[in-house]
Amino acid sequence: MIVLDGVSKRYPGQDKAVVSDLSMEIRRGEFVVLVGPSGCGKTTTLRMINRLVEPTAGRILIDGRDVTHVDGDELRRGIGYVIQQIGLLPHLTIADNIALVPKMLGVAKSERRARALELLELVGLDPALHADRHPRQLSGGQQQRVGVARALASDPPVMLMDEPFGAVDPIAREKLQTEFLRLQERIRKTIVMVTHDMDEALRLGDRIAIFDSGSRLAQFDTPLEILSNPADDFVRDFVGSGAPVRRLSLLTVADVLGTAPSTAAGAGRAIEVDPGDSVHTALEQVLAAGAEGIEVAVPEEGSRFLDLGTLLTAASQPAKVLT
Ligand SMILES: Nc1ncnc2c1ncn2[C@@H]1O[C@H](COP(=O)(O)OP(=O)(O)OP(=O)(O)O)[C@@H](O)[C@H]1O
Repeated sequence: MIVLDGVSKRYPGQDKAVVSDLSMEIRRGEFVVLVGPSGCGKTTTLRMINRLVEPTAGRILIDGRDVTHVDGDELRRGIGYVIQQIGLLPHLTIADNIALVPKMLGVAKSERRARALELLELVGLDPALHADRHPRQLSGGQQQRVGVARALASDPPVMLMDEPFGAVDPIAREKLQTEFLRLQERIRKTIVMVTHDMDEALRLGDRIAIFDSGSRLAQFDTPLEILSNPADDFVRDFVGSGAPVRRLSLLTVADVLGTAPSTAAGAGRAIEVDPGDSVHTALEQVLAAGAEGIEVAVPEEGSRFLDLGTLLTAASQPAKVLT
């Protein structure tokens, strides 16, 4: 859906390119997260996709169309863009803020209004309460949701997001992330997002692009693969400690069942879990109940029992991870 083909950016007056010969392909409906140390060129890369920053070399294709030299304003009307500072216009109502791009595109007033109300509903804000308020009357988290609604207003196939949840407190942030994941399940946009937060990247991304300085693409892979098989020492250091524990949230019980030998049920209690539950969730339940292990119903095989030790051993074997 999005192809960056040997893209570079050198800002005027700088002797080194900020982004240098970067190539990557992002599939339709995929949620890709860009992470990396400060100044490595994540935002520059994101902004080259909608040409808020003009590449100095290379090509960018969206849905097969070379957009490197098309009219930038027209291109941006077809790409949703969400930024940390939100940028809602203070003198417009929430509904009018959301309807800004449809208005530019010449959509009739009643239709714009209906679309704005529908989008408010979609991002979890009651239209009856919020449509006719002004931005200052909303909390930071609510404004962020309006930012997402506005980016969705013209139903663009591609959304670019730069630290979209960066300005809200950690609790509101987690809630927004969960809501956004649910929303993405329904709307299946192609999304590219920049974040500083590795946990956010692991939670949201179908794939994560880890940039080193100068936009060297150190690894571009699924969260599970990055945690299980980091490409080099830079990735290992960047992901930091805790990778084995973080993997437990990404591995499902079904993933480990294939490699774990069944153990005999002992005298202690087993907690029944679903094959689709994460290992983390399963462990939490076992520990909370002081149980001995898990019991999983496997179609055509009956029930399998894994004791705690077997479950942990199976979950810590990166080579055998099935994705
Ligand atoms: N308009 C500009 N003119 C000159 N240099 C710029 C401009 N915008 C960004 N840079 C420089 O390019 C480099 C990469 O910036 P960019 O914002 O893409 O990095 P980033 O990875 O998003 O960083 P951060 O995580 O700190 O936001 C930085 O050294 C920055 O100072």
